[in-house]
Amino acid sequence: MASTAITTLSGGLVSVQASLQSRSKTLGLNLSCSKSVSAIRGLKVASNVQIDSSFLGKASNSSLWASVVSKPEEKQVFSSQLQPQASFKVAVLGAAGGIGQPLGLLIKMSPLVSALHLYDIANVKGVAADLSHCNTPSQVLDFTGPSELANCLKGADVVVIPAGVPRKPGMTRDDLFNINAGIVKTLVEAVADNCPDAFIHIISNPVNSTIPIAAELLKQKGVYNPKKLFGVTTLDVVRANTFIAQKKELKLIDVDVPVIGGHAGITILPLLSKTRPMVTFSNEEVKELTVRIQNAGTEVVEAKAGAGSATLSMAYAAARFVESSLRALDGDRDVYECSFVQSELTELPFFASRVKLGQKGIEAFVSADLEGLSEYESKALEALKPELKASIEKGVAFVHKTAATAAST
Ligand SMILES: NC(=O)C1=CN([C@@H]2O[C@H](COP(=O)(O)OP(=O)(O)OC[C@H]3O[C@@H](n4cnc5c(N)ncnc54)[C@H](O)[C@@H]3O)[C@@H](O)[C@H]2O)C=CC1
Ligand SMILES: O=C([O-])CC(=O)C(=O)O
Repeated sequence: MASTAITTLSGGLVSVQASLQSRSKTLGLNLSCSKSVSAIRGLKVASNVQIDSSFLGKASNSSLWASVVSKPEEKQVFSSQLQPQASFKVAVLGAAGGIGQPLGLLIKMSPLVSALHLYDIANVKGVAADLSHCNTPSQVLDFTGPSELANCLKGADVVVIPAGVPRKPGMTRDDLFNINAGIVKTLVEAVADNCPDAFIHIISNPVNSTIPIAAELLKQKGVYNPKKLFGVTTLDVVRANTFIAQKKELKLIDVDVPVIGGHAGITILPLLSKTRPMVTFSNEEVKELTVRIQNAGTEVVEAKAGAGSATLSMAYAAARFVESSLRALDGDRDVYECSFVQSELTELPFFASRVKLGQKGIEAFVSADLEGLSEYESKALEALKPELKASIEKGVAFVHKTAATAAST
């Protein structure tokens, strides 16, 4: 199995963590609110033109700035000089949805993207027309309906899948299984047929089941590469970083908390004992913060009162994961993200942990995060396993049952 070739970073705990700390700039969001550049793990964005590299990119930044301050003839110079810093093709499936639209915008701002392909079963033409007017380097194309899906996917380096229905108040993520399993099946089969070598980022819930579904389907098609299939759990890390920084009055840009397990309720396990910078929590704080991070999705679902679930923060988190993947594909050797992936870190076949990304996908698992857990975390880890195992098995069973039904008809 390909995963056996993936290194596990445990013996090098000290060096790995030291490296994670010292490389926070390459890991993270460079957010420039004034004239200085500061690092936050995640996307790189900028609000002025003083920086040499940003999520917007130098060219994009300059062109945005130019459109405000320069003379018309200077604007043309900026436009004609717009070139992506790399030429990756990213496809978003479910691009007209609540997540898909802001995610498309954030990806359109990436200097690493030359082509942005937007696919949906409805309303994607207008989204693409709208986005295509942004004077950033990538070319935007729209694709609607099953007959255009193959062309959307051909040549894609990264495929992001936020297609599917979101929760309403009172629902669990697992309540979405019946609809979203079928949607993910159709889309992953098309990925297998048209761009089997792409990084696949699955956002559609329940992630704890949709990743095993995708893995089984890719196996059936003979193209499964466990190093390139990712359940997007970045939003859990984003939330953990935000809530902990607020609670402990830390500089947001410094905070990084690994979140392991899965992506639903108690399967979301933030490792507060591994918070960087080192910070101490009372038992009450650990419990309060852990429960808030685990229920953050529900917090948004209830606040939206029937109008859906997290979309903007999810788009932000997904764009961070896309940007990290593109940097890894582009040869950056210092890219670490948490993701729900095939794993041997525990007895479960899939597990979210921090992984090192490289040009061929997952290069290593940061197993050091699972060493020296607090008593609270160790108990929570054991407690989440039965639920996560059941969700994984449900996904696998769905694919086998569907295949058996197809074979008998
Ligand atoms: N992994 C995570 O952390 C998170 C996951 N989610 C999940 O993301 C999914 C999408 O959420 P939203 O964007 O808010 O939903 P939405 O309903 O606003 O958008 C979904 C989009 O998918 C499209 N779609 C449906 N079937 C399709 C198909 N077969 N092919 C292509 N497109 C299709 C719809 O037309 C729609 O535009 C949900 O399942 C939600 O639970 C949401 C937030 C966080
Ligand atoms: O809660 C939901 O249904 C959407 C989601 O996964 C999240 O916001 O973490």
